[in-house]
Amino acid sequence: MTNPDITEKFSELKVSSGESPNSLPTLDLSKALNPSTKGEFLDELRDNLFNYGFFYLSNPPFDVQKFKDVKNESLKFFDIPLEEKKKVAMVNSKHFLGYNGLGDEITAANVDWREQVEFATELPEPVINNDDELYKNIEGPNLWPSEKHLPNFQPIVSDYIDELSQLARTFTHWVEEALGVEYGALTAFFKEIQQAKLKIIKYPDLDNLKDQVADVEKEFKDTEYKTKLNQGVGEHRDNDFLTFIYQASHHNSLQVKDFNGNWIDVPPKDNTLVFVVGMTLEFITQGVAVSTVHRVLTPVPGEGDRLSISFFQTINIESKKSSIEVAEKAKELVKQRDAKRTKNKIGFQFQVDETKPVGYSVFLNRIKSHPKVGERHYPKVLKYIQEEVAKAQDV
Ligand SMILES: O=C(O)CCC(=O)C(=O)O
Ligand SMILES: [Fe+2]
Repeated sequence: MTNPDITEKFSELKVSSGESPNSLPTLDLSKALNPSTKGEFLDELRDNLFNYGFFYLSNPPFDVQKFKDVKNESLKFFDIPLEEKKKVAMVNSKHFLGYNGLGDEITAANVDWREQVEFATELPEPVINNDDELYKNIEGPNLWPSEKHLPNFQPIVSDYIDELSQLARTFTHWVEEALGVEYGALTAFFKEIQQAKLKIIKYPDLDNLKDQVADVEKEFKDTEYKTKLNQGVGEHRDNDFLTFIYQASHHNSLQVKDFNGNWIDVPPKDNTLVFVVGMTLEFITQGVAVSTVHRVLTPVPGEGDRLSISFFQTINIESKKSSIEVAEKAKELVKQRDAKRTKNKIGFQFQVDETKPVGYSVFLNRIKSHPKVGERHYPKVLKYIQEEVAKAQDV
């Protein structure tokens, strides 16, 4: 059931002209916690979910010391000896968790020039009964770096994941209110303990990359993948439900594409998260919340390495593709908006298949991004993926 007043609210909403704003809007989360400003907050939220799907959130409802702590631990992680990082290498994890060095990840058929380590809500090893259930491996236990080198890392990173998971749930309720759907219509896609992932990413600047480029380029020389040095991460939409990016260094490297196909800079702001609508949220809301293409450029020489700490909220992987009921007026506006949008050609991504649990397409996309993990743990699935990607490139 949608709320009847919402038709009026959607009627007040302006469909963006598609022209790029000079900077992305900032929503002040403290306004959502104050009854006298909550209505205004919800109007801004509705507008920005619909017109951008990518904006800043200031004044998060937790101690901002948590940003400093997770940043310090992240910097320390990249400084531990390489052999320690290799002990938690993602190729050792069939759950796509752990460390990836330069050249281990591919986006839009190009190598991403970044180093990263991924953690998730701590979950037990899944029970897999047959090959159709292999996708359940996108959840599972973490590979933590040694306590000897990083005694505070696990508690601080786990605490940050918990804090942002709480924020994701609260924020999702605000999204429900902004769209005028029943309380719990969206959080119904979360399990009681719902997996979230944290990706700690270092983008070396072009100077620092120099010594490492030759080896990576050699590795990809005879493959279908390209190695453009300015690609920190190639253009993509986020697969999951929502993303909160904490840009933990001074670099102006993150960019988002507006509806006309122009890039808008998203420079870091202190104690402020960047919120991103994922493709899952876009699908569930029938396109009312829009998922937007973005990328990261390699920092220019002398700028130093960029640090980003990105939180991704996932949904129940066993649920089937389904969407919530939204106001008719909202659906009308989606059509108007999408007619104006430049169709973005980004690299092939697997879409949700109605006949399969939602985790299945996430699993395929994970292997596509991490072919080395695929080779080690899922060679048959990797072969299938490569055939599908080749077919998609032919059309
Ligand atoms: O590095 C960032 O700030 C964003 C990274 C990103 O878009 C992603 O990993 O999906
Ligand atoms: Fe992203």
